[in-house]
Amino acid sequence: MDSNDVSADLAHVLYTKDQIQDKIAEMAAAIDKDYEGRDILVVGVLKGAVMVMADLSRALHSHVTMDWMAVSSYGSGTTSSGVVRILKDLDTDLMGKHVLIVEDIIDSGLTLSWLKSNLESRGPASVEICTLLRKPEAAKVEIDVKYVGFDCPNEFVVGYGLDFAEKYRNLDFIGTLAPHVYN
Ligand SMILES: O=P(O)(O)OC[C@H]1O[C@H](OP(=O)(O)OP(=O)(O)O)[C@H](O)[C@@H]1O
Ligand code: HPA
Repeated sequence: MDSNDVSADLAHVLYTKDQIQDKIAEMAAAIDKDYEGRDILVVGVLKGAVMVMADLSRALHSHVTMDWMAVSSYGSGTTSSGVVRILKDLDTDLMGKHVLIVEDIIDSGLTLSWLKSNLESRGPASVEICTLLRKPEAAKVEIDVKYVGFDCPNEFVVGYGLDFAEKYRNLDFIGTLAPHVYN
């Protein structure tokens, strides 16, 4: 490992590349079964959901269209501000569509709670949520989430789309950061 190797910044690996890929395949199979005969509009929430979107959408056999939203609820730190702003809206009219919101993580739940109501107000046939990670101990609001990959510990996690100060998104696994990175 060279001195610039990103893995030196990680304390623990929580989910390996293989565990993530197996879970994505499992979630895709459940989604295909539930949406049989219906087209799905998958909505990825930038930027964290890019990896999940790329892998999940390729694992689906259903007819899928894809769109993206960018919202912001975190400042530069590691706690949600609770104030959600739309940075990039959808290009798609949701009227009559089956919408599946795809996320990397539900932490406090504030972002998804706001986003789900926002999309529901646009006249879709249905809105469901698929998230790779959820932190049950961090929940500040209750949200109905149909597809959850892993319930994870209440620690700040990075990798597979998840960042700390925009870094670590490119890791193909998910882990926690070593203390020297914060200090
Ligand atoms: O449940 P919550 O506490 O609201 O946190 C979850 C949100 O935080 C992350 O996004 P972030 O705002 O960090 O932006 P990013 O996807 O660009 O990293 C994540 O992708 C969710 O959208
Ligand atoms: O644990 C986390 N890691 C990275 N981004 C996040 N956004 C909410 N929670 C997290």
